[in-house]
Order: sequence, then C-alpha cells, then structure tokens
Amino acid sequence: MRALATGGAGVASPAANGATSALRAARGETARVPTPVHAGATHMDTVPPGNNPTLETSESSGEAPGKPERPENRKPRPSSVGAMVQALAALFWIPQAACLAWSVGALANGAGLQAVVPLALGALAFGLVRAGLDAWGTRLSFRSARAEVSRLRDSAARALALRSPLDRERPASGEAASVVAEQADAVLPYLSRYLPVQRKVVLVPLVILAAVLPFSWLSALILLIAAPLIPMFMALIGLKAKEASEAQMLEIGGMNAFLLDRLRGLATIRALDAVDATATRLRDSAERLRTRTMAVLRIAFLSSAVLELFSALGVALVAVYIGFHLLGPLPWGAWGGKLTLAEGLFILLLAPAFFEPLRELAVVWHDRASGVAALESLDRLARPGRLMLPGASNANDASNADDVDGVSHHAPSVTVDGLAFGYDEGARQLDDLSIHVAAGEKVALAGASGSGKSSLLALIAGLVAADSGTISIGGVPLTDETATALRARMAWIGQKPHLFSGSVTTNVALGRPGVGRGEVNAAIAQVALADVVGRRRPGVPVGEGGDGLSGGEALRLALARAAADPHADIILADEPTAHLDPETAADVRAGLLRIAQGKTLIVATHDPLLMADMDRVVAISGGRTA
Ligand SMILES: Nc1ncnc2c1ncn2[C@@H]1O[C@H](COP(=O)(O)OP(=O)(O)OP(=O)(O)O)[C@@H](O)[C@H]1O
Repeated sequence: MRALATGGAGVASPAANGATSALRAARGETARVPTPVHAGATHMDTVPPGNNPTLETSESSGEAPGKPERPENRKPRPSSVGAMVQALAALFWIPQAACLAWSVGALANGAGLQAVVPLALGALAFGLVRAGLDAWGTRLSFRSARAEVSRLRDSAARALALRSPLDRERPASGEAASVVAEQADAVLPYLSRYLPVQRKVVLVPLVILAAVLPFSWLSALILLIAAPLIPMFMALIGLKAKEASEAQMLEIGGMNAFLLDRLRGLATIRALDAVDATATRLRDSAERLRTRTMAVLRIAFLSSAVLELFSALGVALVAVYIGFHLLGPLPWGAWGGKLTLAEGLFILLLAPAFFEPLRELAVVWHDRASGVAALESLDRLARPGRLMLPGASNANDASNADDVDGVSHHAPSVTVDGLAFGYDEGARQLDDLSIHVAAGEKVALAGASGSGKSSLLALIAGLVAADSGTISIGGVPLTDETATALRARMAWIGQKPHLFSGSVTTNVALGRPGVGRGEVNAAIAQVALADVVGRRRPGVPVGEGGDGLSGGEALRLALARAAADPHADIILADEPTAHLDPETAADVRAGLLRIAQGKTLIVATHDPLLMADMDRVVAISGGRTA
C-alpha cells in the first residue's frame, strides 16, 4: 500500500512526479513530447505514460515485460557541418591578410593607389565571404545543437516515463525537473560553441603555421612553442572545472528536489513546527550552492587569464622578432634572405589569428565543463531503473482495449497464476500467489498490513512486472505488448488520489477523449458528489494536491474518475474506506458498489463492512493466498 500511497498519485507518479515541469520545458523544443497526463488511455487516477499515443517508442525488445532496457545511444550527435563551415570561415583570414599585407607593401614601395585596388577588393571580398560563412556555420551549429538538446531531453523524459511508479529509486521530482528543464540548457552552448571552437583549434593554427613557415622558420617556431602550452594548462584547469561543475549541478538538483518536496509538505512542516529546521537546511543548501558556483566562476576566470597570458606572450614575441628583423638587429630566422615589409606584415597579421581559436576556446571552456556535467546528469536520468512500467517502451496507439485481439467488451475475469514479485533483488513480497476472479465478480483482498495486497493490485494493474508467474485479464495474458491496452480497461482508485489544481469537473475528466461534460456529470451524480460541486463557488479551483476537499470528497472524486469512462470494466481499489468516519465510509462504499455494477471489482481492504458487500473475500498472508 505504501508504495502507491506515498506516490500520492499512485500511477501518476512516473510522469507527473518525475518530469512534469521538465516535460513542459522539453515541449518548447520538441515536436513529439511525452505528456504526463495523457487523456486517452487509462481510467486510473492519471494515466501511465505508456499510454501516450504521441510518445514515439522503440520497437519491442522481446524481453520480459518491464525488464530494464537501456535507451538507445544518448551520446550527443551534433552536426559537424556547422563546425567545419566555421573553421573554413576562419581560414579565409589568410588570403585576406595576404591582400592587406601586400597592399601596404606595394604602397610603401611607392606603387600608386591604382595598383593596390585589386588587392584591396580581394581583401574586401575575402572578408565578406569570411563573415558570411561564419554566420552560416554558427547558425548551422546552433540549430543542430538545439535539436540535439531536445533529443537528449526527450530521451531523459522518456526514460523517466518508462519507470514504474513503484520504483522508489526513480529520481526525485525536483531533481528530474531541474536536470531536464534547467541543467539541460548547459548542453546547448557546449554543443553549439565549444565543439565548433574545438574543431577550429585543431585546424586553423596548423594551416596558419603552414602559411607562415615558407616565409620565416623562426616565427613558425615561436608559434609552435607557445601554442601547446595553452592546451596543456587548459587541460589541467579543465579537470578541476569539470569536477566543480559536476558538484554545482548536483547541488542545484539536490536543492530543487528538497525545495519541491518541502513545498508539497508545507502543511505538515507548519503543523509540526518544523519551519525553522527546514529553513536552516534550505539556507545551508543555498550556501553550499553559492560556494560551488563561486568555485566554478573562479576556475572560469583563471582559465581565461592563463590563455590570454600565453597568447599575448606568443603574439608579442612574434611582433618583437618581426620588428627587429625588419629594422636589422635580427637578420636571421627567414629562409635565406630578409623578409620584405609585406611578408613581415603578413606574419604579424597571422600571429593573433593563430591564437584566436585558442582564445575562443578559453571563452567557451566553461561551457565544456558545465555541458559535460549536464550531459552526465541527463545520462543518469536516462538510465533504466530496476522496476519498469510494463509496456511503456512498447506503447503505440493501442490506448484502447479494442486494439488488442481477444479483448472482449464485457467485464473480464482476472487470473493470477504462480505470481512472484520482489521490489528489491533477493526479497519476495509476493511468492507463488494464485487467484482467480470470475468475470463481474467482486472480491475483497484481506490480510495484515504489509502482506502484499497493494502490491498484488499494482501487478494486476500492470504498473510493474512480475518476476515470474502470469496474469491474464479476460483470458489475455498481461505482457509488454498487451499491457497498455489492458490498462486502458482498468480503473484504479488509490488510497490518496492525486488531485490537480483545477475545477472538480476537470479533475474528473482529466482531459480524456470520450469523457465529456455528460459523462462527468453522470459520474459525479453516481458517487453523490453533485452537492459538493453545487456548494463550491463557481470558478474556485481545487487546490494543488486536493486542498479544499475533504478526504472523503477526494475519494468520491476518485470514484467519479473511475466511473466517468465507459471503457473501464475492471475496478481496482486500494483501501478506499481507510481513515474515514463511518458515515463517509458508508458513502464511499455505496458509491463504489454503484460504479462497480456490471464490472469486475478487486478491492484491498481492512474494512469488514466493505468485505461483507463483496461476493468473496480472499485472504493474503506472507505474499500468497492463505
Ligand atoms: N515501492 C516499494 N518499494 C519497496 N518496497 C515496497 C514498496 N511498496 C511496498 N513495499 C513493501 O512491500 C511489502 C508489501 O506492501 P504492500 O503495500 O503491498 O502491503 P499491503 O498488504 O497493501 O499493506 P497495507 O494493508 O498496510 O496497505 C511491505 O513490506 C512494504 O514495505
């Protein structure tokens, strides 16, 4: 019971808990995005993401239902065309510099203005081509990086959606939201700026060196000696930067998770006078984040300073040599004779361009550290958990039970045979459990707390895969292929139904297609909730998490959700009358029996009155039927 109850929404958890706001962010960038609460599919409190027809999924793996399956390669795949175009643009500086240098050389030699016009036009033309190519390459890189970030977000959100709501190891909601919505943004500059610059660093200095070498071996040697020092120092700093960025990302994720969790439990915190303790922890967390952010900034500034220093030294050395060479005191260093003014100028113009990609690298160095750290966070999120949602990786448009061969339109039987299941490796919460519920039968599952009633309901609902044994609904075995469609004919009523901020009617409808105003009103009347709706001031929404409704009203609203969909012909209810006063419990019992008419009902309960209303009571003890 605990697993479903703590999730609040029970089945809503994997998507709604894990990635709601993250998905919202992803939606801005991707055309096809898994939606946490998809209307069409199940009739549970909310919809398992596997039922989302917009979710583009991979082919069935053929493995056992819900077995962890690592999503396909999530390594970033930025387009290299943009980076190549940008590197090419940088190379156009070489002919442009040549035109400029020889123009000045010609003017210094007394040639008339007319003689330098072609060279000046050449410099202009090369400049224009360079600017055009650079703009085009930047655009290409940015576009492909953006698409890649969307893909990574999508893949992380998908992986979250594939996890079973019962998987307690799934990432905390706040952390998942922070990684997908916020931290993923750090990947964009890494892919769109850092990687193209990295390409330039490899190509441009080499070509410039090749252009300088035929004129002066000494200039080439100066450049050659100064250049490797920069990447060497950058690599040393980079190791530290990556570490610091990772720590910063973890801290951001942890703080978000803590904040979201405590905001949800604000009433408890206030009621139990734990405000100060919570505030202190939050303050400590903010302080740690500040320290980590400062560490990242320090490293970012340090890396820029180191690079500027070495590139300035390199350029200065070349300039000093060329100056003294042209003036006479340093006559050597060129092949054979002395450099002309044009040749010297050409080398001087190329020297800063030689270091330019390295300086750019310093500017974007921090992008690398935070980008790599964000990629690792996304990768962690995209890892499969131990407990996966059966059929989620296989969910095509079969959101409707009609889509599976052999699914009838009458209340189905439920047969469980030799079922074994454990939340953790080695442990068994259910062991060799068999039970048959006839079509249209109403069965109560009774047993001590912790005996496995909720776990059994969750397995029948296809929220988690069994370790062994089979479950058949109306004769159709519950597998990865059929889980989505079979879930579509089940209605789940959890102990603590998750209520969304919005009106009572939108909370009942949940945006499901085929559940219009008529169905909602009929369902509300069926569970005697009409007076509650009537009493509420129009336009006043139910608060987030159900604020503004009593526990009994919230449960009746959950019954109305189950009743609103005509396709739901199995009702699974988890202690619907727990913690209610006798009168409210009687209302809920009556409502449950009304909505279960003509349907198969399995209810886990400790309530003797509810057991008395059932056709049969099955006792569960030690993970099997007693
Ligand atoms: N998500 C989960 N992860 C790990 N263990 C869990 C999870 N949910 C439940 N358990 C454990 O599984 C066992 C069976 O729990 P379950 O909720 O199925 O019992 P139950 O019979 O419904 O109990 P209750 O009547 O108190 O609701 C318990 O020992 C519980 O601690």
